[in-house]
Amino acid sequence: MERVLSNEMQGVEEEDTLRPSTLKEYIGQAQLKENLAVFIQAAKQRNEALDHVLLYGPPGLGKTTLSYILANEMGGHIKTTSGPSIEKSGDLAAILSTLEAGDVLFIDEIHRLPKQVEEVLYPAMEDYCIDIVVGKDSSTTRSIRLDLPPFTLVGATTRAGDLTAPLRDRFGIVSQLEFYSLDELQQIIWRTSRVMDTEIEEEAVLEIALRSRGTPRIANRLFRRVRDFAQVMNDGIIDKAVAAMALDKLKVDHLGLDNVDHKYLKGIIERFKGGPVGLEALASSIGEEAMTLEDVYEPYLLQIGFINRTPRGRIVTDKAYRHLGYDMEEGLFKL
Ligand SMILES: Nc1ncnc2c1ncn2[C@@H]1O[C@H](COP(=O)(O)OP(=O)(O)OP(=O)(O)O)[C@@H](O)[C@H]1O
Ligand SMILES: [Mg+2]
Repeated sequence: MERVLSNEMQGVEEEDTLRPSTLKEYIGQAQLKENLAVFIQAAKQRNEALDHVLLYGPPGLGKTTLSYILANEMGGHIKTTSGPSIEKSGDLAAILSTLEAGDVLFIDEIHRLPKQVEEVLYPAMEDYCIDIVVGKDSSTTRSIRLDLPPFTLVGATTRAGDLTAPLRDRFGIVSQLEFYSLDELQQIIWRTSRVMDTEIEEEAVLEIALRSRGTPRIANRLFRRVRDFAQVMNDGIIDKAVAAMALDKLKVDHLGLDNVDHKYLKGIIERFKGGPVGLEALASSIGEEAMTLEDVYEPYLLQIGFINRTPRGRIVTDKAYRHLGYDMEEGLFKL
């Protein structure tokens, strides 16, 4: 089965066509949008680059999309890269030297920047300059200062806690992206159906939104799969019945939980008596990576109140027991 939550770069081109390009078109994140609109207008009036922006939150909530929008609204270009792909400080210097005034440098997964690269970034962010060390041996090495045009660094991360304090402190704007409401997800699905020129009924929009885990990327992915079923079985029209049937076949339940969520919850319930259990112990017992569980799965389970994090580990709540069909009177025993 295709993992609904997988965070791979597949389907990226199609994702690009779905990206809204202005703040106005960007749905949801109202507070964040309102603030950014002010910061953008102020920076433009002063003829300065927008201050550096750190966006954090679970995958698929629109961090990359927002960084493109920031570049667009500022009238600059965007250069994109990611923490793990910049191995040496020279790689970063090469990218920085291509920037023009007002450009956005987008660094995805910024928490994974190597330490020595990060140190080159500090003066670049603070003073728009970098010091490059040239020369092969100690007698000829010297440092050359390179001035940079005013630019905006937009960093994205799923783990703000993993950022070093000096890096974090150099962002003037630090924003968390939130899960989307049902209403916002419905708007996103309507928009996607228009962009993809597909007929969809209102109830089907709701059905997909309900199972999207508050996440636009998942809403769009589910939409595409439902559209496939509708095309083959329903003359291309997405109604409630075809949507529900397709979503069931994809093994996404009524709250948008997939097989990994189920494995996670059942693992805690059946192997650890409902918890508390440490993340590592749970991960190895169900054969998943601890980091993936923490970054991709847990945020939503926390959001809907299915798990709690305690100092002694994760615990499953009554709500989750009920959703999975466990009988609470009987404690751990299934109906
Ligand atoms: N506010 C929004 N309005 C409409 N569509 C959105 C919005 N946010 C995201 N999307 C859509 O969701 C998809 C995923 O968004 P994006 O790639 O920006 O997520 P991300 O936060 O960068 O995720 P990751 O952390 O996995 O890189 C894109 O196809 C985009 O079109
Ligand atoms: Mg992204």
